[in-house]
Amino acid sequence: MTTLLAIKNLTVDLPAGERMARILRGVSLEVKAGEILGLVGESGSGKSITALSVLRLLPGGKKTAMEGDIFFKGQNLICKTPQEMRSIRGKHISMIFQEPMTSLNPAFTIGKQIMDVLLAHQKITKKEAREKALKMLSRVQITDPERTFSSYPHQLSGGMRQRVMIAGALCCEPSLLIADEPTTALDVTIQAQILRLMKEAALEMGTSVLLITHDLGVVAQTCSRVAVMYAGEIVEMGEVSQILLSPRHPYTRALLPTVPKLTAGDQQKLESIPGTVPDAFAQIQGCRFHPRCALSKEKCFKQKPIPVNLGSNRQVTCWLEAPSEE
Ligand SMILES: Nc1ncnc2c1ncn2[C@@H]1O[C@H](COP(=O)(O)OP(=O)(O)OP(=O)(O)O)[C@@H](O)[C@H]1O
Repeated sequence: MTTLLAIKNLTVDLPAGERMARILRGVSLEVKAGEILGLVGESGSGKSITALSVLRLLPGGKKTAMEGDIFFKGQNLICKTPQEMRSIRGKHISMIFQEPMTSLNPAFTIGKQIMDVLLAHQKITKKEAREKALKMLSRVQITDPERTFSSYPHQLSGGMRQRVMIAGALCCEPSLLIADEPTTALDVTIQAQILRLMKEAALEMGTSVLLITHDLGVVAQTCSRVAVMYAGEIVEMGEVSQILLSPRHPYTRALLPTVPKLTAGDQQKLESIPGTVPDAFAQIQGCRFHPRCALSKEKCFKQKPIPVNLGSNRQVTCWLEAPSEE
């Protein structure tokens, strides 16, 4: 499989009051053409900031500092001008968020909003844009596309709004869709439907997906590979089946009991990992997970671990997995 997106050694510092907070610490990951890669980790680990870096939509204005490379179809997005990025966003890379109401304009109909995306990026007539928008609405299994086309966002349920967002995000047939917690606000049954249709529509259109979630259950249902993020770093990466069946990083192992069993319904409480993700100012020597790790040894709080390649595209950043140096 060819590589569509390659983030290499990405470091991001955001202004926080008078200080700068280091949010990403050398993130490297790849999304291959036609795959769905899950990016998973607890709240505050840096998943959304990774996504916003790709779109070059980081908060913080001119003070924000970004280092590293983000290759998309071989071109480094870090070097693109704001104008070039505007033509990439929506057309080649699109994004959907947890709460569609933050992206949908309440003053315009769904149809107008999808048509506007199409007309901004494609050389087509209004009539063609209307036909395409209606086709996309039926592609995301909306049974009465005409009615939804003329509806305003507040007239739709949460699940319908998320379908509309997927239709809008995929209407220009982008190469990459970034979906940031797209189903977290929905109940469990609707969540499964939306994930399924997003996956089917994306794969059918040849769109790769970077799916951001804190939920390994969602990863299990949807993704082919997964990258596990902790405190601004990728700690483990590999095929979903490998990672879920035999996680190697103690953080991934700790996350696994948090996978909700779908049979238990939505009443099941998530277990939590003792401790919290360190804040971006925390000066932690060695591995950033060691204060919460039950297996840490002396080296873990002295030296930063380096990624270990375990073969079959699998990688883990943990001293416990490093070849013995003795
Ligand atoms: N605008 C901002 N200015 C300063 N710091 C920010 C800003 N946005 C996010 N952060 C910080 O960056 C870190 C990573 O946030 P991010 O939203 O990427 O985490 P996440 O893994 O996506 O979590 P969640 O699932 O809660 O969205 C957090 O410590 C957060 O406080």
